[in-house]
Amino acid sequence: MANATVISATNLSIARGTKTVLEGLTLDVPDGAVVAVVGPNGAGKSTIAAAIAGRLRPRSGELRVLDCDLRHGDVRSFRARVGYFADELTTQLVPTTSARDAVALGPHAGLRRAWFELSDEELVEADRLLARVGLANVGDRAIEDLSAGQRQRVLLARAFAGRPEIIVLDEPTSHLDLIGREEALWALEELLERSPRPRAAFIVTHHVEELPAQVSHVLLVGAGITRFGTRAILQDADALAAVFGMPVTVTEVGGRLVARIDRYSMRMRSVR
Ligand SMILES: Nc1ncnc2c1ncn2[C@@H]1O[C@H](COP(=O)(O)OP(=O)(O)OP(=O)(O)O)[C@@H](O)[C@H]1O
Repeated sequence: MANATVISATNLSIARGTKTVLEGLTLDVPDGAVVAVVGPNGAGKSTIAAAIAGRLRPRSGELRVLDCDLRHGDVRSFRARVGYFADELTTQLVPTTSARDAVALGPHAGLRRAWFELSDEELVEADRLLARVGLANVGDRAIEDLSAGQRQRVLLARAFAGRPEIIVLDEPTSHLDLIGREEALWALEELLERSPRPRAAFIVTHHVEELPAQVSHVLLVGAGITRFGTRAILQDADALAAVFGMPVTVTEVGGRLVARIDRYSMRMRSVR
């Protein structure tokens, strides 16, 4: 259904241990949206991503994703409907897991091959996804034998295994060199177009340069503020300054976003 709400948060508060990381988050993400989560270090971007992926239960407020109540409901079956990428998966997966199995275990939210029956179709799809992220020949290799950049691409492929309805990627290109980042970004843009397309995607990043072309919406997080809007919010100088604590300019160059901070503003902040 066009413009149906896929992710809905109302006055959401999320804590890590005893610390409240986010308060008062309200947003409605429409069907088909690709949302970039942008903000400074420690703002709570990963915390929001984990909550939307059903990995972290909110403390108060409401969080509904698809037809699931993620605050009160049973999230185990929900997790199979979400493709999740977070760096911590590289250490949680058993190191001897093959790249192919790591991808195929994605829809099971699995970390250990021995605990799951994987079908031939799942393994074939895993190989196809690995090829899509430029890793056609690493299916048999243990993830402990891969470079950090290769592992990151394996996890990107894993997030799309099983054609999940929701995609949540927490800094999917942070370990990649310039060429690796472009390859991964290219693969990500193609994966987002696969049919059926995900109902919504959430992509956390430190760098707007690492965002795919499909980004339609932006969630700005920082300095205790959350602002959700269409991509045009990146042109809102006041909104960016409030979140980053200094003037940030975002421009588009050849369809790609580029962020810049005025050096003078940085210097003034450091002498205050
Ligand atoms: N497991 C945890 N236990 C306690 N506090 C945590 C935990 N994980 C994160 N935090 C704290 O929660 C806050 C938000 O962290 P989070 O990782 O969500 O921010 P972020 O915006 O993703 O940061 P970064 O850009 O540095 O990755 C930080 O102050 C962090 O120290």
